[in-house]
Amino acid sequence: MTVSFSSTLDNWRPQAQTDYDVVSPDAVKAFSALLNVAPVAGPGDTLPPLWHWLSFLAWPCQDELGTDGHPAAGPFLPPIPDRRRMFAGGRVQYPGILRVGDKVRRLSSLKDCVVKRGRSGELVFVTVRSEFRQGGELRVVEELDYVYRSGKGGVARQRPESPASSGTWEMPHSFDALELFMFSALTANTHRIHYDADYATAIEGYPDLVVQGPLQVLLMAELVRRHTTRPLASVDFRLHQPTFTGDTVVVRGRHTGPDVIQASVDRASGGRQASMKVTF
Ligand SMILES: CC(C)(COP(=O)(O)OP(=O)(O)OC[C@H]1O[C@@H](n2cnc3c(N)ncnc32)[C@H](O)[C@@H]1OP(=O)(O)O)[C@@H](O)C(=O)NCCC(=O)NCCSC(=O)C[C@](C)(O)C(=O)O
Repeated sequence: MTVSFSSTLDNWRPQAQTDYDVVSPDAVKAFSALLNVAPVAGPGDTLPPLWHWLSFLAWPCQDELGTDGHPAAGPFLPPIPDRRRMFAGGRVQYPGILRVGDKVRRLSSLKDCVVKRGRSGELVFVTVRSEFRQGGELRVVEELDYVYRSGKGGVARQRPESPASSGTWEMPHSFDALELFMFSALTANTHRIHYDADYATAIEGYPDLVVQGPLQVLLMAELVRRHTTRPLASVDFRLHQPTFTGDTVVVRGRHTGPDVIQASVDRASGGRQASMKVTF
């Protein structure tokens, strides 16, 4: 059945939302543990790029979760039937730095909602823009793209294998259910596609548990963090195709200009899963 989303979304105008949180040293410790490193920052230190995704966690009541484990309703969740959600990409700018231990104000609003036709059918791309301020100063501006489809059976086929270009820095990585569980716990992510294999395969039609998009993006950022201490100006990233438990990947990165690094997550057997451009 073909569903047309445009008419459903015509009158969808979610209100902007303001939230407050503190960049918690405990979250930094916990994500450092997932990365198998000693805590990379403590109170007063600069928070590594994108680690603010470990803050502003939402814990809706269990009764408020949909069958996919994700909140059934929320300010930026588009009202389409039998909604299936994925993280698709984003752009983050750093006019300043966030410090661990400090209070942060986040102002979020709907930037865009576009209906497109992809290889997997009709897709809705929702972009949420957020500004993060500490002590009244603008520190981070981000736009995150989420992609939604309706119902089962619309999963895009894996793109044909293509030899991935090599990187100056390479970090092999295998995803397993334990790591996905740790990351879901750290980000208060109750989305079943990351921990409930029966649901992920039988209901959403994936071959296995789906690796969280933010985790893949943070692994690219981690490779960059390990090779430069320069403050970032911007980070752009895109999730090209889903990665699943059991997939072995290589996280790659290299300078493509004096102030630019390109990074990627490539399946070891070939195929680009995610990519990132960092500028300084
Ligand atoms: C996004 C998918 C469905 C497109 O699927 P497709 O292959 O069918 O699309 P396409 O044919 O490649 O492109 C169609 C149109 O979409 C656009 N497009 C294509 N990709 C993007 C993108 N990233 N951002 C913005 N636009 C995009 C593309 O430019 C094109 O536009 P055009 O017609 O104007 O030329 C496909 O690429 C895909 O499956 N990517 C992987 C997604 C993924 O694995 N995400 C992580 C797991 S989900 C997750 O972590 C969730 C979490 C953490 O639990 C939680 O937030 O709830």
